[in-house]
Amino acid sequence: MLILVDQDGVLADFEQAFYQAWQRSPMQQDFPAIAPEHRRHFYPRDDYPTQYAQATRDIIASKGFFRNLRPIEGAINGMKAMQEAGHEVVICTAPINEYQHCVPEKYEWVEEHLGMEWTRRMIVTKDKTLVYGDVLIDDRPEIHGHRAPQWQHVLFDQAYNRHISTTPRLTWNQWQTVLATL
Ligand SMILES: Cc1cn([C@H]2C[C@H](OP(=O)(O)O)[C@@H](CO)O2)c(=O)[nH]c1=O
Ligand SMILES: [Mg+2]
Repeated sequence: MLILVDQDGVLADFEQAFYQAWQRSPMQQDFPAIAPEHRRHFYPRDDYPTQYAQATRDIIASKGFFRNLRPIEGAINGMKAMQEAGHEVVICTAPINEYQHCVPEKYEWVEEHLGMEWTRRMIVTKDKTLVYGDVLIDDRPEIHGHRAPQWQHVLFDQAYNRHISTTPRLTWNQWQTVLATL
């Protein structure tokens, strides 16, 4: 299979980094950071009070945010294992609108954690529906774009998407079982 794998929320731990950045920020005094297991919406700005919408964007767009994300447990081994099992594995990731730090840092992250050869297997796009693949493993519950996608969406398990039951759900310790059911 040609497997597209999302970066943030699947390979890189966006949630933990956002939580820690908020705790270090002045906002923490007025509104304490929401622990990752208590998040309920994909975008933090939808879980935090509306007056903090810009503050959430500023954290995510800040220099070093994407560069310093920790790998999600099992992700690096999972990527290599999927490849060793004979699948074509491609990273398919969206940049934020404030792309200046995000885009190069996503490449640097992949180079550091997976190795330089994986940077040649990265597709950075705002529209994942235009990318060909059999499967897209992605933590975002709804993925829209200009076309009906070729791939089947497999939802990567996160606290904020746990109320969704319509798509197959994957964690890194049972990717083989999930892909075998497709
Ligand atoms: C703003 C925001 C972006 N992102 C990630 C998703 C996209 O990366 P990816 O496609 O690798 O999951 C990228 C642009 O939206 O930033 C979040 O995961 N949560 C957010 O709240
Ligand atoms: Mg994601």
